[in-house]
Amino acid sequence: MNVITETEYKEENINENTLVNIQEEYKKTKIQEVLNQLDKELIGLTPVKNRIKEIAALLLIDKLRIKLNLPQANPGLHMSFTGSPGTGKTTVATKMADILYLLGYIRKGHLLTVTRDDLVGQYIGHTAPKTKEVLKRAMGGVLFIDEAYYLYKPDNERDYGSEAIEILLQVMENQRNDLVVILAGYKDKMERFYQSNPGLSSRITNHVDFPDYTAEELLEIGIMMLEEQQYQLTEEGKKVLLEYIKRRMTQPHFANARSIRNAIDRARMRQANRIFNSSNRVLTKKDLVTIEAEDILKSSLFMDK
Ligand SMILES: Nc1ncnc2c1ncn2[C@@H]1O[C@H](COP(=O)(O)OP(=O)(O)OP(=O)(O)O)[C@@H](O)[C@H]1O
Repeated sequence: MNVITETEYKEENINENTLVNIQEEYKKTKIQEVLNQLDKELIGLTPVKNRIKEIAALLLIDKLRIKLNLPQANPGLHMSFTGSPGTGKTTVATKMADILYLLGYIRKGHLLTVTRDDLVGQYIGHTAPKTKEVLKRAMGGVLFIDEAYYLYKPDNERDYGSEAIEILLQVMENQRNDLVVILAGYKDKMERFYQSNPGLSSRITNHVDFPDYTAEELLEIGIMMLEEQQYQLTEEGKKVLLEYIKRRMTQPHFANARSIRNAIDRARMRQANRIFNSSNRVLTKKDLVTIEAEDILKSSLFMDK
C-alpha cells in the first residue's frame, strides 16, 4: 500500500489501495483556522456553522477525489444565503470566500458585495456594461448579491433587471471555475424569486438559512462588540440592554445584530457625553471603559415610559 504524499499524485502510482492522509490534507489547507474564527467571532448560529463545516468537508473531499482521479460530481459552488438583515450573511460569506480560496476553488478569494443598483442601469444599453464590469471585478472571488430578488421586477415588462440576470446566468454557468455567486436576502422573497427564475435556482447548489437571533443572543453579541472595543457593561447595564433589545425587536427596521451595533455606538456616544459633562475631576481608566445603564436608558425607546 502506498500513501500518496503532497507531490506524488501521478496516475501510475494510484490504485484502489492508495491512501490519502486526510488529516494531513486538511491541515495543509488551514481551513480549521477559518472555522475556528467563525466559531469565535459569531455568537450562536449553530446550524449555519454546521452547514459551513459540511460544505467545507465536501469541498475538501472533492479536491482529494480529483487528486485520485476519481470522478467528481462538480455540482458547482453557487450558493444561497437566506435570512433577515443583520443575521451575519455577509460576515459568513467572507469566511466562505476564505475557505474556497484555501481549497483552491477560487484564485483570489475576495468578496464583492453588490445590490441591484450596482448591476442594473436606468436607461437602455446601460445594464450590460454595468453588470459585466461588476463581474470582471468579482472574477477569481465571490460575488455576493444582497437582496437579489430586486433584480427581478415582474410588474415591469421593460425592467432591465432581467438583462442583468441573463448575463449573470451565462457567467455562473460558463465561468464557474473562476467565480462563485452567493445570492442573499429574506427567505420568503428568495423562494419566490427562485420560483420565477428556475434557471438561477438550478445553478444554486448550497442553501444556507440564517435564523433570527433571540434577545439573549443579541445581548451576548452586544457585550462581545463592546469588549472588542475595550468597553465594559455594568451588570445593571446588561439588564437594561436586554430590555432595550426586547423593545427594539418589535420596532420597524429592526436588523438583528446590525441594530445592536448601532445601539452600542449610540451608547458609547452618550457615555462620552456623560463623562464630558461631569468632568471637573480626574478620570480613571475604569470611567473611560464603563458603559452604565443610564447610557442605554437615555435611548428614545425608553422615553415613553
Ligand atoms: N452572530 C454574530 N455574532 C457577532 N456579531 C455578529 C453576528 N451576526 C452578525 N454580527 C455583526 O452584525 C453586523 C451585521 O452582520 P452582517 O452584515 O454579516 O449581516 P447580513 O445578514 O449580511 O445583513 P445584510 O444582509 O442586511 O447586509 C456585522 O457588524 C457583524 O459583525
